[in-house]
Amino acid sequence: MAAQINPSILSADFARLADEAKAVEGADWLHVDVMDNHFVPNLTLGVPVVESLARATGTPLDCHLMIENPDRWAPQYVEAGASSVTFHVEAADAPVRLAREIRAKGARASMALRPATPIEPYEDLLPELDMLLIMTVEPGFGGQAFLDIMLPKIRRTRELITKHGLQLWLQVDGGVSASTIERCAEAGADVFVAGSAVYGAEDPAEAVRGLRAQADAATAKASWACDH
Ligand SMILES: O=C(CO)[C@@H](O)[C@H](O)COP(=O)(O)O
Ligand SMILES: [Co+2]
Repeated sequence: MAAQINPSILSADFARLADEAKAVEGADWLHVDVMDNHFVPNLTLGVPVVESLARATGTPLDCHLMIENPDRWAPQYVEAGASSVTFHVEAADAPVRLAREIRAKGARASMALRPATPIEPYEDLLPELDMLLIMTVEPGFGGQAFLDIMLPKIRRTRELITKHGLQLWLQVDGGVSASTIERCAEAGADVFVAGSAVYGAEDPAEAVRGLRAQADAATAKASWACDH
């Protein structure tokens, strides 16, 4: 699979969301960070804005819920038009039930891990998911520095995906840029969220193409991708 680049609308101008979504047409997904000021110390947008964005763009929406009680709210984001919904395992009461509900409603189900949350306790849950998100910054804000210490977790997760023969996508989010994306791809990521690296660029669509080319080149050389 070619590397997928998901620009994060968090780094866009919130007064011009429809135009900002159009500025990255050609991206694989549009990443929408939902923050509730409880799970993380920041507040962004909710269901009505996702509904409007879904109408405004043909790019599928990848909703990253950084909220308490995702068991209650995540299904509403599917109804609002999200094609992929990510909940944080640290916040979910019943991650398996929630993943099944998201899938049953017709979206891809994805689970996120904060930097301090290990993957190993969740190995048995992986077949229930369409994507796993490894945070490469503490969630809450765009523009933070990439945490290199997450690379071993990306590698170990890729090994688990290979071991179980899963089709699961492995997403990284936080500090992904031209200077860090190759390390992420080499370690095993195949879906890349980029906020400031895309919306901070003079030409966001060109930034998406550049990141994708870098990730594809690094993946082609990576041992995890050559093995199968
Ligand atoms: O979920 C988050 C932050 O919590 C991200 O999606 C950020 O929006 C990524 O922004 P950059 O680190 O790429 O600037
Ligand atoms: Co995010």
